[in-house]
This record gives sequence, structure tokens and C-alpha cells, in this order.
Amino acid sequence: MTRQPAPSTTENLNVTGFSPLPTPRELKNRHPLTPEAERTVLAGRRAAQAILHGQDDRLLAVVGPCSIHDMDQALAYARRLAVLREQVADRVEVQMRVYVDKPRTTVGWRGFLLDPDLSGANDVARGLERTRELMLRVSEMGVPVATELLDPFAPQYLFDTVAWACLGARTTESQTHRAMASAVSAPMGFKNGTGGGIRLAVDAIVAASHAHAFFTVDDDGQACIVHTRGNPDGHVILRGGRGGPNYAPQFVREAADLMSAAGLTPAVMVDCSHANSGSDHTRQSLVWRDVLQQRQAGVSAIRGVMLESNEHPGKQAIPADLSNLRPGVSITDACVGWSETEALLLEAHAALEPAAVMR
Ligand SMILES: O=C[C@H](O)[C@H](O)COP(=O)(O)O
Ligand SMILES: C=C(OP(=O)(O)O)C(=O)O
Repeated sequence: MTRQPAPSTTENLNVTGFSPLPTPRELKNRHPLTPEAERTVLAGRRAAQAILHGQDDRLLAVVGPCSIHDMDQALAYARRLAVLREQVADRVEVQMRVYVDKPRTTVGWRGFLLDPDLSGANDVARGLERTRELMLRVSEMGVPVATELLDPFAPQYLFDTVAWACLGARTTESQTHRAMASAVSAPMGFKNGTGGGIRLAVDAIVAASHAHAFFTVDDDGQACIVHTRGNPDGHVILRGGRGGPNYAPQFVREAADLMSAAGLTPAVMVDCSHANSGSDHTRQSLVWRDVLQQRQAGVSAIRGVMLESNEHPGKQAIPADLSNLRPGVSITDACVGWSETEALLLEAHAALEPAAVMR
């Protein structure tokens, strides 16, 4: 039940209500991490860590919808990805984008976690429940879950199921998010800023690798300060910026040099979408192929690639009547469809050397 704020002359003047949530422990008790899911999370983290630190020569590929908006469609996608993941596993480590918390440039639908009914009702309690179920079921299929870290208390409810996470272009420079990233148990990617700044992503990696203290809630919902150790597995994600794409070799070199100068192992992921594709999904394949060429030319700093992919290509606006939603089509950024996803992953497999895994 949403509670109205108590009358006050100085606070809550712009607040319309408070809706309670279960505690993280209550949610985890209802949907515990199963042994199958745990195995996938741990193996996915280990694989990503080994790739990022140069102990595994495979390419880390974070592939999946720009945003999840339907549980059944997400599970159907994960089922297909599980098969393809096995086919390419000796050269490519595929993890699935399960993005449920969307940052927006101004306003817009905020994702399955915040608004699972796509209605503007923001039933976050239901969003949390459904998201935890989804992340568990995807992990139980053997597909590691990759997601964006955005809302400050969400990780406490969900991140035991997450193999890889990232800060988006709009939050990489945020102190709060850097401190949150320092607590995350999974490897973390840091996107360059929307302006294109790469240095701020490297600054974020350095910041998140250190100990921090920040406000959050513990598993019992008790407000607390969490003291962190720092995340040692940060890497840069090049996603392009206002000046255009930044996946060309000189930008990869810039990111790698900035990382080296900061005492970090150079590790770069290229995002084929966003400003690298000009948000045109038909251009994601150009970026993907360029990444493969750079790898073939020996650019070892490129450790990963990201693809926005869905069952069907393109995107759609959320219709007033939700029964008109086309299944398997993105409602945020345009994605490549399944057949192109399959072709691009098989192309990567053919182009890459058999890897020396976990030397
Ligand atoms: O990945 C998704 C979008 O690029 C990001 O959430 C911003 O979306 P918007 O510019 O449509 O608000
Ligand atoms: C929001 C995203 O990207 P960016 O932060 O690069 O805009 C995303 O990957 O979903």
C-alpha cells in the first residue's frame, strides 16, 4: 500500500507517496540461488576475469536485448542463446544482456525492474520479483547474466545472480555509482561518457578499484554504510560519443594507453551499438567485423564486444494498447535480429584463433 507523506513545510514537498518493498532477504528466500544458477554465475565471472586479465584468449561477447520487457520472450531468447553459446564456446564466451534498469536521456520507460507492466504504474515490488526469477532461470540454463548497475539498492536484491555488470555512459562519472561498483563481486565494464570522454571511464575504473563507504540497505533492509574492498576487474567499454564512433584502432589505443598509465591491465570492450552504430542497428555488424579484424591484426587490448540483439530486428514504440506490441522486438534501442546474431557469432568463431583457455 502506498503511504502518503506526512504533512511538512520543509520536506517531501515533491513526493506523492512511499511504497514498501520486501527486504532483500525476503526476496532471496522466496527465490534462492539454486546450485545450477550458482555454477553459471561463478563460471561466468571466472571466464570474464580470465579474459580481461589476459589468461584466456577468447573474446567476451555480451549479447542480448537493449532491454527486457517480457519474461517469456526473454527466456525464449536465452534458450536459443544457450545453444549458440555452446557452439562457439572454445573461442567466444557469450553472456546475455539482461538489462532491466534503463537510464534515459530525458524521460521514458525505465525498464522491467521499475515498470514491469509497461503501464507507468512503477510496480517495483513486482519488477524485483520477476527480475530475480528471470535472472535465476537464465542462469539455470547455463547462460551467464550481464546487466547494468543503476538503481542504488537493486544490487542487494539481484547481484548474486549476475556474472558481469557495467556502468552506463550516463553514470560512469557518478561518485555514487563508482562507489557501488567497488562493492560488486562481478567484473565491471565502464562505458565512456556520452560526450565520448574515455579518460572518465579509466578514472572510474581506478576509483572503483579502491575501497569506499556508501549508504545502502543490508539484506534485512536495515539502513547502513557498506564498507567495500574495491573491484579489481574494471575495463573500458567504447560506445562512441557526441563526436561519433570510437571503435577505430586509435581509440582502442587511447583507452589501452590510459589504462596502462593508470597501472591497469589494458582491457577494452567495444559496444557495437549506441553512438558506435549511430543507433542504427543495421550498422552494428560493421563495428562487429571491425573488432574481429582488429583482433586478427593482433590488437590484444580488445577483450570484449557488445551486441544489442533481439528475436526480431529494429524497435517499436510502446503502443497505447499493449496487445499491439510486436513480440521479440525492442521497445528501447533498435537491435539486430536472431538470424544476424547467429551469423555474427559464427563469423566471430570462424575468424578467431582457437584460444589458449586459462593458461
Ligand atoms: O540503451 C538504451 C538507451 O540508449 C539509453 O537507455 C538512453 O535512451 P534514450 O536516449 O532513448 O532515453
Ligand atoms: C544504456 C546503454 O548504453 P549507454 O550507457 O552506452 O548509453 C545500454 O547499453 O543499454
